[in-house]
Amino acid sequence: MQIDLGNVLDTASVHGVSRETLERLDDRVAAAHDRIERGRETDEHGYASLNLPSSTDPAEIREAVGGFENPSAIVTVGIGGSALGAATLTDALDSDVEAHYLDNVDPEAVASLLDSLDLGSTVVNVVSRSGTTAETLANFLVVQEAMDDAGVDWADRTFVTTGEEGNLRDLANQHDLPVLPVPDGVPGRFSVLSTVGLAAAALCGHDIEAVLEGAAAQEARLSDSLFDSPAYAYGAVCFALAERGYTANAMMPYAESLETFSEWFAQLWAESLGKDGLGQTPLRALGATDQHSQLQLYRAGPRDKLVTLVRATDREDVSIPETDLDGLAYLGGSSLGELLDAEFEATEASLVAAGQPNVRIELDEVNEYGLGELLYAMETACVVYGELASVETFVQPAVEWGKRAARGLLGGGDFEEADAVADKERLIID
Ligand SMILES: O=P(O)(O)OC[C@H]1O[C@](O)(CO)[C@@H](O)[C@@H]1O
Repeated sequence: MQIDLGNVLDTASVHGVSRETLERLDDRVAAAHDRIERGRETDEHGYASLNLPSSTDPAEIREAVGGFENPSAIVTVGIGGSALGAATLTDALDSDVEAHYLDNVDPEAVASLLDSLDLGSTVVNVVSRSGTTAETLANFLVVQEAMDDAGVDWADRTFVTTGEEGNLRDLANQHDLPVLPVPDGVPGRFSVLSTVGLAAAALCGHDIEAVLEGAAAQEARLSDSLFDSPAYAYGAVCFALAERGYTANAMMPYAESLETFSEWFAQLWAESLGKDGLGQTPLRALGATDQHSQLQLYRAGPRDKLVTLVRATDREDVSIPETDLDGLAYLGGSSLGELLDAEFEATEASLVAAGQPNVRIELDEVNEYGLGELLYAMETACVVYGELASVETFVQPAVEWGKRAARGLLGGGDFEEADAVADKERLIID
């Protein structure tokens, strides 16, 4: 995997993040690296996430899922970091096993999925670190009833991934369900390289050991200088740009297989860095498609965003047949991959020409190893950004108000937040 910052330096006259800026930041990165390494050694909350390439035991995961023979599908019931990491992997890789995610409580989507499945050959993985997340538990109860109605022994087809406490742990104990432990000190958005993110991939037959090897390769690049650590360099550039008003980061992979990765990145970046009035808003885009929808804004809109362009250099290709159609001769005989690469490079250049900073991240291939590299690098970039910004990277207190309000509105307790919602004046324009 490579991270190329050339297009940031080429536009430094506009935004001010030059090589000298990064050289001045490097001492702070060295201090951050020292804090990170000390936090990893003590398995301090959050920093332990960066130990997962060695602390995760693939054999434990394979043992937990090994009892489910020849599933047609796996349904992961979880939300946020309890679903997005696993989905990033299974959506990026081919498998004969369908991987589905119930990570929302949209009744039409849930009903449609359950109607489409052969529940007798489906495995269910209920994932929740806290074991108390309303959406996850509600969806589980719906899945459980659907299996009952289909005459399927739900307990025979379900395993649980959860912490030591909570409703889910109680359920697993009560019904003697296989349980995968969630690693201590690892927030959901940093848990893809653990039982949380790897179980579905293992059930789909993917090489989870290779995911961890790719992550370990990026772990080995961590050093006390951003000029030696691609992930630290990316995090430092994002931080320096955000300090200068570039408070958005458009994650734009030129690969459909990485579309879910952008969703995973959005939670990682938003929930880790959006604190104390600071942060950098993750935008999700897909190349080349969003050249025809968002690029106008990225190129000619406010000077407030970095565009992060990601591609794989090795991938399958599809040739474009020769044609005698007027004006299309330039396409005939080339390939979709060549066209995608041309679009990628043209987008980069068009952003530079407009003075808009962009970073190029290149994977060798979107496979298990490459995904491990990319995921670990982004996690590390996020951690170093949080250190430079002096925010509490590994907590997310701002999400609790809404949870209490929702629970109160459902009668789950007397919460003043629920009253605030009920008392809210509406302005309805009919
Ligand atoms: O794994 P849990 O405890 O169900 O939490 C799911 C998600 O909800 C959050 O706690 C935010 O509400 C995320 O940080 C987490 O990934």
